[in-house]
Amino acid sequence: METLIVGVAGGTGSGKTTLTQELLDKCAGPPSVLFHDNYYRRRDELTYEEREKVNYDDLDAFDNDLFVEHLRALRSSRPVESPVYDFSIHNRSDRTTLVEPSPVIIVEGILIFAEPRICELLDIKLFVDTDADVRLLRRIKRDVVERGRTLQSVEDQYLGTVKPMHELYVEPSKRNADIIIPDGGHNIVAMDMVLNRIQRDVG
Ligand SMILES: Nc1ncnc2c1ncn2[C@@H]1O[C@H](COP(=O)(O)OP(=O)(O)O)[C@@H](O)[C@H]1O
Ligand SMILES: O=c1ccn([C@@H]2O[C@H](COP(=O)(O)O)[C@@H](O)[C@H]2O)c(=O)[nH]1
Repeated sequence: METLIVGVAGGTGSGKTTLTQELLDKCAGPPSVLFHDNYYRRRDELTYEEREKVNYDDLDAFDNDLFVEHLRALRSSRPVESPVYDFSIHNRSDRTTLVEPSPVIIVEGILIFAEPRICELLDIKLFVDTDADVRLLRRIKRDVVERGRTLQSVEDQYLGTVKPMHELYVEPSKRNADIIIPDGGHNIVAMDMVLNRIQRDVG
């Protein structure tokens, strides 16, 4: 089976998941999706308080060996049992989810263009570009409402690790992108271009 692997990167709160969902809704298929977030390392040996202090915006925070193994398996038309991450406890859950192979594979995550082993497997690289102030406002709302965080913990994490790692890894990785998309999944012109390209290659 011919496969096309589409990478969707961008800072936290930039609109990656929204763009990925748009692609899922609009591509025939449907595509397979691998979320890099689900491959955060398991940290059973740490307490919640210790896990709160981990730098989750560093490349080492992920089990990239497993991620690359799963991406290669999907590319070779083999299904994978993807881990499922639980952000409310800062740890991997005991659940897995079956991801079936498909001609179009979407890969999403903040650091996928910063990890050469992942980057080289991607056929189309999309970077969702959104101003830092907008992303921060979205992050505060999401982390408090959906991820069970306090305002203080969001502020500490953002200033302590999220912002510096964004500047060190995420922003420079934009140079590896094929297309930089302002307004993410709401950018109709960019979406049409990407969908046409997918249609041409695997349609
Ligand atoms: N282009 C956009 N315009 C306005 N709001 C958006 C846009 N893209 C995403 N959002 C909203 O911003 C929040 C974060 O988007 P999300 O796609 O989850 O970001 P990410 O996956 O990059 O963290 C969500 O509430 C989403 O509805
Ligand atoms: O245990 C964890 C693991 C990750 N995070 C944060 O999540 C974001 C990435 O998710 P987005 O959906 O792209 O925002 C990353 O910036 C980590 O800081 C976490 O808080 N806890």
